This record gives sequence, structure tokens and C-alpha cells, in this order.
Amino acid sequence: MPRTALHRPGRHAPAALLTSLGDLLREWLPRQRWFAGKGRPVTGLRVASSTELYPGCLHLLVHTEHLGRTTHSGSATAPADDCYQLLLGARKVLPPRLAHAFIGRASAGPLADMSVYDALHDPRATGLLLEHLRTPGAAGPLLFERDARVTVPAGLAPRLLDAEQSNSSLVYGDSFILKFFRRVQPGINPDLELPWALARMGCTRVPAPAAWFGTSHPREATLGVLQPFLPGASDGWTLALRSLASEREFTEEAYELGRATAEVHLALATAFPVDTPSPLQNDRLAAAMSERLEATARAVPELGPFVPGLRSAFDALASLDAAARPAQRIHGDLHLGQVLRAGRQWSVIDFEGEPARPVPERRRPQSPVRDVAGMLRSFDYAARSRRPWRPEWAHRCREAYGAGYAAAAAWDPHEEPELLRAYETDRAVYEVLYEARHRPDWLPVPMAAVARLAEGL
Ligand SMILES: Nc1ncnc2c1ncn2[C@@H]1O[C@H](COP(=O)(O)OP(=O)(O)O)[C@@H](O)[C@H]1O
Ligand SMILES: O=P(O)(O)O[C@H]1O[C@H](CO)[C@@H](O[C@H]2O[C@H](CO)[C@@H](O)[C@H](O)[C@H]2O)[C@H](O)[C@H]1O
Repeated sequence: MPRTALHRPGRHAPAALLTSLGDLLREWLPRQRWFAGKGRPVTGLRVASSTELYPGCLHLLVHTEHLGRTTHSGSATAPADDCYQLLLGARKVLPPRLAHAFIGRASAGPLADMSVYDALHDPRATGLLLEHLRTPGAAGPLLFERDARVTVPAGLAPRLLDAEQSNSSLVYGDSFILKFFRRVQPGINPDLELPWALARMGCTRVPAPAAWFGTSHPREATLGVLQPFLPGASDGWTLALRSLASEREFTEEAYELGRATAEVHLALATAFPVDTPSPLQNDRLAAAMSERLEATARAVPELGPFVPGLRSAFDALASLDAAARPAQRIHGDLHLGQVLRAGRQWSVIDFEGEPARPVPERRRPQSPVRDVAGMLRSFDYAARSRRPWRPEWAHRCREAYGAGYAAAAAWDPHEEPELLRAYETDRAVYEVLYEARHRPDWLPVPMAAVARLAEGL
């Protein structure tokens, strides 16, 4: 995957650029949906890499520092230092068609008196990104690579998706979609690694990466992945809400979704054989889940009263013998928004794992039950996100999903009730923290599940 390229810095020294951009970014970054440090002021900013794609278009990797944060794993005030990928434009006069992308006017430094904007909204900049992906090679520390068997036509019109996302995505001519990772961590991103390996195995459940780019400086990291765009596809969340609104069943779709999940798991187990398959240690798993529960309760006080009830799910897991299913590579953040249906075929996307976890942890083999629990929680999310609540709808989806999974995998996740309950509980706890940080209005949705799970229901 990403090879090493020579580092050629941009025209302006990072420290000088910061004079122009520091104040603007300190204010703009925390307002972005993909900004992970919600609720904590940016206390430090550093430009780790700058590459001038053309005069007035800068590719930047920016480190932000915050006051401590509560991590997913429990340490209450871990030092927080995140790295973000930005594509910025700077113009003397911003044309009205880019007004919505305006970040601010630089008052000092090399960009003084220029209007700075998010260049992912600028077809000239995003067109050039596609051109680099079409014609692999290096641009400063950036290295563009492509699957030589795929032809990417020139001149495809770019459009930025306006979905509420953890990253930013650009659709090119309804033929390809480029995921531009926002929060960058060192190492290969599983969202390139897993679909690439699955595609090589002939697994058709995943759009195969056509091209990708990364950086070698300051450390190797994946920055973006181009895949075929599935035209006319709808995501599972939209389809589930549509089914609920029209009081239609979703069991057929859920069954097929179960099959698709199992097929992806089987393919992942083959593509990434675990050298010495050791059974997962339930007591260690339960301890990690309890730790996340405690940490989340510190960050979201509403969770406090439910902690003892929720912990009983982890205690039950700890007292079990080793899990029957060996650990393997999994999706890691499976929910209805991560599956696309085109015709009758479900495809699975976004193999990044839980965005808040460090990449090495996301790449670790885990129980496939974690993914199953993610999807089951998602049926519950859909059923509870609108009134009247339809718990029986979610229940029927659950059953159908398990049956579909068992039909393809020859084992039924419902046969491991303690493990499933522990993973569902852990997922609900993750969702509480996610919603508290990113979408506080949605907090009642996972909290309703928390109340139910704490009662052992
Ligand atoms: N191959 C694809 N074809 C069609 N639409 C896609 C494809 N990949 C992603 N999308 C759309 O882009 C959205 C965001 O993609 P996703 O990988 O989930 O990004 P994020 O990690 O930012 O949430 C999806 O919900 C889906 O609507
Ligand atoms: O941005 P990602 O898709 O990687 O995932 C994150 O955001 C999701 C919300 O967009 C969040 O999912 C939660 O809400 C969904 C409905 O919007 C629901 O389908 C999921 O079941 C629920 O977990 C996801 O947890 C988060 O990682």
C-alpha cells in the first residue's frame, strides 16, 4: 500500500502559515461535524505538513491540541492531540458560488488579506485531486496510487456530499466516490485495507477501491479512497425509516442484510487468517466494556443511575467460558447507515471501525458478534427515532437478521445470548457518548435502550 515519497514542503513555512490560519482554524474546526474534540476548546495548533497543489490551493495536515478528554477506554484526561486533513483555498476575492465555503479572512502572514475557504467545495481543487488519483505519483509528501485494472475517466464533475458524516465525500460524475478522511491517524486505514483485501478475494459485497492516496510525512497514513459510486443506491437507514413511515415490514430486507453480514465475515476470516486463533478471553473483554461504561458515565451523568444494571451484562459475560467464536477482522461500526441497497443487493461500506478508537485497536481481531450487535442496535434506533415507537418492528427485524446470518454462516448469533447482550450493551454505551458529543438531541434514543438493557430486557 502507500509507498514512500520524498517530502517537498509547500511554498510557505508551516509556522508562517499558522500566522495566517491559526485564529481562523481555531474557530472553524470545532464547528465541523467531523471534528472529534467536541466541547473542548482548541488550545494548540500546528501545521504538520503543507503541500501546495496549485497557487492558492493548500493541502494541510493540522495537529490540534485540547484540554484532556475522556477516552472510550476510560482514562479520564488523556492528552488529546488529533490530526486533521484540510484542503484550503485562498483568494483575493471569493466568488459568490463559494461563499458557503468561506472560513475567514486572514489578517496576517503569507495569506494576509486573502479569503480562506474549504476547497472541497471548489471544483477546480477537487477536479485536480481526481486527476492526481487518475495518474498515480507523488505530490510533495502525498502519494497517489491506483488499481491499474480500473480506468477512471478524466473530467468527471465533482460534487461534495452534504451528508452529516465523520469524513467528507466527493461524488465524481455519479461514477466514483472519494472519501476524504478528516481525522488522520498513522497507519493504513481499515477502510482501504479491508475493502481492498475483500475485492481481491472476489467478494462482491463491498465496492472495490479504485485509487487511494496517503502521506509519508510526518508519518505514513491513508488520506483518501476512491471507489465506484453505486448509482440509485439507498442506505439502510433511509429504507428502514421509509418502512416505518409506511407501516411496512422490513423483515425481508433484514434477512438479506443478515446474509450479507455473514458473507462479509466469512470473506474477512479467509482474507485475514488469525495466526494463532486464541479464544477471546471473556473476562478481559468484560473488563474493557466495564471500563468504557465507567468512563462514559463520568462524561454523560445521565448514564449514572443505570451503571449497576448495565454492568450485570458484563459480569454475566465474564463468568462464561471462552467464546465459541474465534476473533477475526470485522467491520467494527456496523449499522444501517453503513449498508447500501441497489436493486436487491446489499453492499457494505465504511470499514473504518469506530472513529474514536485508535487505528491499531480497530485493526485487532474481534468477535463477529460485535458487528451483529451494531446492526441489532440500529433496528432499535430506527424504531425509536420516531413516534409512535415500534419496538415490535425492531424485534421482527432482529429475528429475521439472525435467521439470514445463520443461513449463510451456519451459526446463529442468537445462540450466544450473554455475548450478544454484552455487545449490545457496550454498543449502546458507545452510542450514548457519540450522541452526547455529536448530536445531543439524539441522546434519548440510546438512553431508551440503556434503560431497557439495564433491566435485563
Ligand atoms: N460506493 C458508494 N456508492 C454510493 N454512495 C456511497 C458509496 N459510499 C458511500 N456512499 C454514501 O456516502 C455516505 C458516507 O459514506 P461513509 O463511508 O459512511 O462515510 P463516513 O465515514 O464519513 O460516515 C454514505 O452514507 C452513502 O450515502
Ligand atoms: O459516521 P459513521 O457512519 O462512521 O458512524 C457514526 O455516526 C453514526 C450516525 O451518523 C452513528 O450511528 C448511530 O446513529 C445511526 C442513525 O443515524 C444508527 O443507524 C446507528 O445504529 C447508531 O449507532 C455511529 O454510531 C457513529 O459511529
